[in-house]
Amino acid sequence: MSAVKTSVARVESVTPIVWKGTHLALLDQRVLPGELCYLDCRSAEDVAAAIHGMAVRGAPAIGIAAAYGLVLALRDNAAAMPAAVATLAASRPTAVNLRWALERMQRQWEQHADVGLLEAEAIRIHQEDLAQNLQMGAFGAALIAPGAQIVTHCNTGALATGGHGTALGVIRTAYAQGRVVRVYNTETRPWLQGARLTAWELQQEGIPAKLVADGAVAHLMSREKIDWVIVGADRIAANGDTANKIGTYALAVAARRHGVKFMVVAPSGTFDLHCPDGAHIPIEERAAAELTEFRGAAIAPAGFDAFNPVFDVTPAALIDAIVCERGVIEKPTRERVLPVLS
Ligand SMILES: CSC[C@H]1O[C@H](OP(=O)(O)O)[C@H](O)[C@@H]1O
Repeated sequence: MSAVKTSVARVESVTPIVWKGTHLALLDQRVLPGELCYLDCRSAEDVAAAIHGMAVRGAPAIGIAAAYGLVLALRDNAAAMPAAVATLAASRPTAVNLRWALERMQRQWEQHADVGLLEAEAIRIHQEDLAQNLQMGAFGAALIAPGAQIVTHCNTGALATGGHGTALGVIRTAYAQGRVVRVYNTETRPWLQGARLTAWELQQEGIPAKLVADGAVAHLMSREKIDWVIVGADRIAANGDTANKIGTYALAVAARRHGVKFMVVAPSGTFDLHCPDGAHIPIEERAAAELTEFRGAAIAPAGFDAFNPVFDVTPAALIDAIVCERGVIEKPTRERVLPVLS
């Protein structure tokens, strides 16, 4: 894997995932917004390292990158599918889009065993994601009455997907329709996807926004009229329980306390109907150093331990609507999820 750095450009001209035919160029999101650096991935191992290392992140983006990772593997070795799937599947455990994309690519290979058709399937997954996000943007924006103030968490925009975004895609569409007055986006410790990535996307689009500390949102809700909390998802169980970036559950509790509506936005590839409820969703825990240090500089005393789960589960009972490209599921339950997603 090699790195290619250029000057920082407007987000519209920046695509986080670029299939070059000979290799995959991934925008290194660890150094945004200060640097624009693409990592050239030439194997499934390179792509898996970029996913695990958070160079590429966001549930849909992870699935798209993994699909191209399989093309890189099979192009070099027609017998590489099992090992390449295992390497990519192990890169991060929570976002089910990764498994969904790998399984779709495996089905393609079982049917045709043709690298050209496998490449075309990866490109379709990428293009379909953008189309799904635009559809979800329309569905979600229609739920937002004009004059809305919105809280959003983590990064769910063009940087986390095939374009436009999921939750941030709804915000983009709603703003374009004149429905959004202001966005409050959380910092999203410890990787600061909100402070670094969502703030950059919102600024590039000229959407009025203010950054808030993760711990400040309940206070904000007690002082300001917030209409919606709108978030993405990494895995949605059959009953609507939703795994998303750590801190989402606390936002849902605060939202319910303050009469703020709670929307989850995710494509159908984020639903795991084999998973009956949130208790069965694997929650990724990452290194203590991601909390006790910042960019290599110590924050906590040397040797201090940390508990660093990077996702949590919001019970369906705290969710007012789940928006996917097939429609809106109001007050999600198993009985309401299955007819839409099966
Ligand atoms: C549309 S992105 C979905 C989801 O992915 C993010 O997690 P990470 O940045 O760790 O990959 C976050 O949970 C987003 O809501």
